Amino acid sequence: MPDMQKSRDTRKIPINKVGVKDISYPIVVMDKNKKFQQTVARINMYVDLPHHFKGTHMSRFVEILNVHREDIALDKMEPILQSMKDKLGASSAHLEIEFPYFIEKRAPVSGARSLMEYTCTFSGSLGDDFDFVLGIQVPVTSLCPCSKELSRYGAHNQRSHITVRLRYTDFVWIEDLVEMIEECGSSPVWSLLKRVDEQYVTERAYENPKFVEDIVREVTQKLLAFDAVTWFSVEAENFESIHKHSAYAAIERDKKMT
Ligand SMILES: Nc1nc2c(ncn2[C@@H]2O[C@H](COP(=O)(O)OP(=O)(O)OP(=O)(O)O)[C@@H](O)[C@H]2O)c(=O)[nH]1
Repeated sequence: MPDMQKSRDTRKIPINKVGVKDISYPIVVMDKNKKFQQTVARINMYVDLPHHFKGTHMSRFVEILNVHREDIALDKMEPILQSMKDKLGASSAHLEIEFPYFIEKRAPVSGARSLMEYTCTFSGSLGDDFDFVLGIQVPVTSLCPCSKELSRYGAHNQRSHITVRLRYTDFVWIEDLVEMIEECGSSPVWSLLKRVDEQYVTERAYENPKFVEDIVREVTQKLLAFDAVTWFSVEAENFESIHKHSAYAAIERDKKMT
Protein backbone atom coordinates (compact mmCIF):
# COMPACT_ATOMS: atom_id res chain seq x y z
CA MET A 1 0.00 0.00 0.00
CA PRO A 2 1.40 3.42 -0.85
CA ASP A 3 2.21 5.59 2.19
CA MET A 4 1.75 9.21 1.14
CA GLN A 5 2.58 10.50 4.60
CA LYS A 6 6.11 9.11 4.44
CA SER A 7 6.86 10.67 1.06
CA ARG A 8 9.25 13.59 0.78
CA ASP A 9 8.19 17.23 0.84
CA THR A 10 10.56 19.60 -0.91
CA ARG A 11 9.27 22.97 0.32
CA LYS A 12 11.66 22.99 3.30
CA ILE A 13 8.95 24.14 5.69
CA PRO A 14 8.75 22.37 9.06
CA ILE A 15 5.36 22.31 10.83
CA ASN A 16 5.04 23.34 14.49
CA LYS A 17 1.85 21.46 15.31
CA VAL A 18 -0.01 18.82 13.32
CA GLY A 19 -2.38 16.18 14.57
CA VAL A 20 -5.96 15.50 15.59
CA LYS A 21 -8.40 17.98 17.10
CA ASP A 22 -11.63 17.66 19.04
CA ILE A 23 -11.68 13.94 19.84
CA SER A 24 -14.41 13.14 22.34
CA TYR A 25 -13.05 10.69 24.92
CA PRO A 26 -13.80 9.43 28.46
CA ILE A 27 -11.24 10.43 31.09
CA VAL A 28 -10.80 10.03 34.83
CA VAL A 29 -9.91 13.04 36.99
CA MET A 30 -8.95 13.09 40.67
CA ASP A 31 -11.81 14.33 42.83
CA LYS A 32 -11.10 15.84 46.26
CA ASN A 33 -14.20 14.32 47.86
CA LYS A 34 -14.88 11.16 45.87
CA LYS A 35 -11.30 10.21 44.88
CA PHE A 36 -12.10 9.95 41.17
CA GLN A 37 -14.54 11.52 38.75
CA GLN A 38 -15.33 10.18 35.30
CA THR A 39 -16.04 12.75 32.64
CA VAL A 40 -15.91 13.16 28.86
CA ALA A 41 -13.19 15.35 27.38
CA ARG A 42 -12.52 17.04 24.06
CA ILE A 43 -8.92 16.19 23.22
CA ASN A 44 -6.38 17.75 20.85
CA MET A 45 -3.08 15.96 20.12
CA TYR A 46 -0.29 17.50 18.07
CA VAL A 47 3.37 16.90 17.25
CA ASP A 48 5.91 18.81 15.19
CA LEU A 49 6.76 17.56 11.72
CA PRO A 50 10.20 17.93 10.09
CA HIS A 51 10.26 19.72 6.73
CA HIS A 52 11.14 16.64 4.67
CA PHE A 53 8.01 14.58 5.54
CA LYS A 54 4.78 15.12 3.64
CA GLY A 55 2.48 14.16 6.48
CA THR A 56 2.16 12.89 10.03
CA HIS A 57 0.51 9.56 10.89
CA MET A 58 -2.89 10.62 12.16
CA SER A 59 -4.04 7.12 13.13
CA ARG A 60 -1.24 6.77 15.67
CA PHE A 61 -2.64 9.56 17.87
CA VAL A 62 -5.85 7.63 18.31
CA GLU A 63 -3.93 4.38 18.84
CA ILE A 64 -2.08 6.09 21.72
CA LEU A 65 -5.38 7.24 23.22
CA ASN A 66 -6.67 3.67 23.01
CA VAL A 67 -3.63 2.32 24.84
CA HIS A 68 -4.30 4.77 27.67
CA ARG A 69 -8.05 4.13 27.60
CA GLU A 70 -9.67 4.98 30.97
CA ASP A 71 -6.29 6.08 32.19
CA ILE A 72 -6.05 9.57 30.74
CA ALA A 73 -5.46 11.24 34.09
CA LEU A 74 -3.27 14.18 35.09
CA ASP A 75 -0.30 12.02 36.11
CA LYS A 76 -0.41 10.24 32.73
CA MET A 77 0.11 13.42 30.71
CA GLU A 78 3.88 13.08 30.52
CA PRO A 79 3.94 9.35 29.57
CA ILE A 80 1.29 9.98 26.89
CA LEU A 81 3.32 12.88 25.48
CA GLN A 82 6.44 10.70 25.52
CA SER A 83 4.71 7.94 23.57
CA MET A 84 3.44 10.56 21.07
CA LYS A 85 7.04 11.69 20.54
CA ASP A 86 8.29 8.10 20.25
CA LYS A 87 5.54 6.70 18.01
CA LEU A 88 5.50 9.70 15.70
CA GLY A 89 9.26 10.33 15.64
CA ALA A 90 8.68 13.91 16.78
CA SER A 91 10.81 16.24 18.86
CA SER A 92 7.82 17.92 20.54
CA ALA A 93 4.31 16.82 21.48
CA HIS A 94 1.25 18.68 22.75
CA LEU A 95 -1.82 17.32 24.50
CA GLU A 96 -4.82 19.54 25.25
CA ILE A 97 -7.73 18.15 27.24
CA GLU A 98 -10.87 20.17 27.95
CA PHE A 99 -13.50 18.64 30.17
CA PRO A 100 -16.50 19.47 32.35
CA TYR A 101 -15.72 18.90 36.03
CA PHE A 102 -18.59 18.65 38.49
CA ILE A 103 -18.51 19.86 42.09
CA GLU A 104 -21.34 19.35 44.55
CA LYS A 105 -22.30 22.64 46.15
CA ARG A 106 -24.76 23.51 48.88
CA ALA A 107 -27.02 26.52 48.41
CA PRO A 108 -25.95 29.33 50.79
CA VAL A 109 -29.04 29.41 53.08
CA SER A 110 -31.23 26.36 52.40
CA GLY A 111 -28.24 24.05 52.04
CA ALA A 112 -29.89 22.40 49.00
CA ARG A 113 -27.32 20.27 47.19
CA SER A 114 -26.64 20.47 43.48
CA LEU A 115 -23.86 19.81 40.98
CA MET A 116 -22.09 22.76 39.35
CA GLU A 117 -20.18 22.32 36.13
CA TYR A 118 -16.77 23.98 35.70
CA THR A 119 -14.89 23.81 32.40
CA CYS A 120 -11.29 22.74 33.00
CA THR A 121 -8.28 22.24 30.76
CA PHE A 122 -5.06 20.26 31.05
CA SER A 123 -2.47 21.50 28.55
CA GLY A 124 0.76 19.53 28.42
CA SER A 125 3.79 19.85 26.16
CA LEU A 126 6.94 17.80 25.96
CA GLY A 127 9.95 19.05 24.04
CA ASP A 128 13.18 18.74 25.98
CA ASP A 129 11.21 19.54 29.15
CA PHE A 130 7.69 18.80 30.33
CA ASP A 131 5.36 21.78 30.68
CA PHE A 132 1.89 21.62 32.18
CA VAL A 133 -0.79 24.29 32.53
CA LEU A 134 -4.05 23.78 34.42
CA GLY A 135 -6.97 25.91 33.26
CA ILE A 136 -10.27 26.49 35.00
CA GLN A 137 -13.26 28.64 34.17
CA VAL A 138 -15.44 29.78 37.06
CA PRO A 139 -18.78 31.55 36.54
CA VAL A 140 -19.71 34.23 39.08
CA THR A 141 -22.12 37.15 39.36
CA SER A 142 -20.73 40.66 39.02
CA LEU A 143 -22.59 43.82 40.00
CA CYS A 144 -21.40 47.16 38.62
CA PRO A 145 -20.08 49.62 41.27
CA CYS A 146 -20.70 52.58 38.95
CA SER A 147 -24.30 51.59 38.29
CA LYS A 148 -24.91 51.14 42.04
CA GLU A 149 -23.46 54.57 42.78
CA LEU A 150 -25.46 56.36 40.08
CA SER A 151 -28.83 54.69 40.35
CA ARG A 152 -31.63 55.36 42.78
CA TYR A 153 -32.72 51.73 42.46
CA GLY A 154 -30.73 48.56 41.81
CA ALA A 155 -27.57 48.15 39.75
CA HIS A 156 -26.91 46.23 36.57
CA ASN A 157 -25.47 42.81 37.19
CA GLN A 158 -24.59 39.82 35.07
CA ARG A 159 -22.89 36.48 34.86
CA SER A 160 -19.12 36.73 34.51
CA HIS A 161 -16.58 34.11 33.54
CA ILE A 162 -13.27 34.10 35.37
CA THR A 163 -10.67 32.02 33.51
CA VAL A 164 -7.48 31.13 35.35
CA ARG A 165 -4.53 29.25 33.88
CA LEU A 166 -1.62 28.23 36.08
CA ARG A 167 1.70 26.51 36.36
CA TYR A 168 2.49 25.17 39.83
CA THR A 169 4.86 22.97 41.77
CA ASP A 170 2.81 20.97 44.29
CA PHE A 171 -0.53 19.30 43.72
CA VAL A 172 -3.46 21.74 43.47
CA TRP A 173 -7.09 20.68 43.86
CA ILE A 174 -9.57 22.09 41.37
CA GLU A 175 -12.06 22.38 44.25
CA ASP A 176 -9.75 24.70 46.22
CA LEU A 177 -9.13 26.89 43.20
CA VAL A 178 -12.83 27.20 42.50
CA GLU A 179 -13.55 28.24 46.08
CA MET A 180 -10.78 30.85 45.96
CA ILE A 181 -11.82 32.25 42.57
CA GLU A 182 -15.52 32.41 43.44
CA GLU A 183 -14.72 34.77 46.33
CA CYS A 184 -13.48 37.33 43.81
CA GLY A 185 -16.83 38.01 42.13
CA SER A 186 -19.78 39.90 43.60
CA SER A 187 -21.35 36.51 44.40
CA PRO A 188 -20.75 32.86 43.49
CA VAL A 189 -23.43 31.17 41.38
CA TRP A 190 -25.20 27.87 42.14
CA SER A 191 -27.20 25.40 40.04
CA LEU A 192 -29.96 25.20 42.61
CA LEU A 193 -31.29 28.12 44.66
CA LYS A 194 -34.48 28.20 46.74
CA ARG A 195 -36.18 31.57 47.47
CA VAL A 196 -34.18 32.17 50.67
CA ASP A 197 -30.99 31.56 48.69
CA GLU A 198 -32.06 33.87 45.87
CA GLN A 199 -32.62 36.67 48.39
CA TYR A 200 -29.17 36.00 49.85
CA VAL A 201 -27.26 36.03 46.52
CA THR A 202 -29.09 39.16 45.32
CA GLU A 203 -28.21 41.06 48.50
CA ARG A 204 -24.69 39.64 48.63
CA ALA A 205 -23.97 40.86 45.10
CA TYR A 206 -25.45 44.30 45.89
CA GLU A 207 -23.23 44.64 48.98
CA ASN A 208 -20.20 43.50 47.02
CA PRO A 209 -20.00 45.41 43.70
CA LYS A 210 -17.07 44.59 41.39
CA PHE A 211 -15.73 45.99 38.14
CA VAL A 212 -14.10 43.52 35.79
CA GLU A 213 -10.81 45.14 36.88
CA ASP A 214 -11.57 44.42 40.56
CA ILE A 215 -12.14 40.76 39.72
CA VAL A 216 -8.80 40.17 37.95
CA ARG A 217 -6.92 42.16 40.60
CA GLU A 218 -8.47 40.16 43.47
CA VAL A 219 -7.70 36.83 41.80
CA THR A 220 -4.14 38.08 41.21
CA GLN A 221 -3.72 38.96 44.91
CA LYS A 222 -4.83 35.46 45.89
CA LEU A 223 -2.60 33.70 43.34
CA LEU A 224 0.41 35.80 44.34
CA ALA A 225 -0.12 34.58 47.91
CA PHE A 226 -0.49 30.94 46.77
CA ASP A 227 3.06 29.57 47.11
CA ALA A 228 2.62 26.51 44.88
CA VAL A 229 1.72 28.71 41.89
CA THR A 230 4.73 29.77 39.78
CA TRP A 231 2.96 31.40 36.80
CA PHE A 232 -0.61 32.39 36.10
CA SER A 233 -2.94 34.27 33.81
CA VAL A 234 -6.37 35.47 34.83
CA GLU A 235 -9.11 36.77 32.57
CA ALA A 236 -12.55 38.05 33.46
CA GLU A 237 -15.38 38.56 31.00
CA ASN A 238 -18.58 40.24 32.15
CA PHE A 239 -21.46 39.54 29.81
CA GLU A 240 -22.92 43.01 30.34
CA SER A 241 -26.68 43.16 30.81
CA ILE A 242 -26.83 46.80 29.65
CA HIS A 243 -24.74 46.23 26.50
CA LYS A 244 -24.60 43.67 23.74
CA HIS A 245 -20.84 43.40 24.29
CA SER A 246 -18.73 42.19 27.23
CA ALA A 247 -16.38 44.01 29.60
CA TYR A 248 -13.01 42.22 29.71
CA ALA A 249 -9.75 42.36 31.72
CA ALA A 250 -6.65 40.15 31.89
CA ILE A 251 -3.45 39.87 33.96
CA GLU A 252 -0.51 37.52 33.46
CA ARG A 253 2.29 37.05 36.01
CA ASP A 254 5.43 34.97 36.06
CA LYS A 255 6.36 34.86 39.75
CA LYS A 256 9.94 33.97 38.92
CA MET A 257 10.24 37.36 37.18
CA THR A 258 8.69 39.47 39.97
N1 LIG B 1 -1.18 13.27 7.48
C1 LIG B 1 -2.48 13.39 7.19
N2 LIG B 1 -3.26 12.28 7.20
C2 LIG B 1 -4.58 12.44 6.93
C3 LIG B 1 -5.13 13.72 6.68
N3 LIG B 1 -6.45 13.58 6.49
C4 LIG B 1 -6.73 12.25 6.61
N4 LIG B 1 -5.58 11.55 6.86
C5 LIG B 1 -5.59 10.09 6.98
O1 LIG B 1 -5.00 9.50 8.13
C6 LIG B 1 -5.04 8.09 7.86
C7 LIG B 1 -4.05 7.33 8.65
O2 LIG B 1 -2.74 7.62 8.30
P1 LIG B 1 -1.53 6.85 8.99
O3 LIG B 1 -1.58 7.07 10.43
O4 LIG B 1 -0.26 7.24 8.29
O5 LIG B 1 -1.95 5.33 8.68
P2 LIG B 1 -1.06 4.05 8.46
O6 LIG B 1 0.04 4.33 7.49
O7 LIG B 1 -1.98 2.94 8.17
O8 LIG B 1 -0.45 3.84 9.90
P3 LIG B 1 1.08 3.58 10.28
O9 LIG B 1 1.45 2.28 9.68
O10 LIG B 1 1.08 3.58 11.79
O11 LIG B 1 1.86 4.73 9.72
C8 LIG B 1 -4.83 7.96 6.36
O12 LIG B 1 -5.94 7.29 5.83
C9 LIG B 1 -4.79 9.41 5.89
O13 LIG B 1 -5.38 9.61 4.64
C10 LIG B 1 -4.29 14.87 6.67
O14 LIG B 1 -4.70 16.01 6.44
N5 LIG B 1 -2.97 14.64 6.92
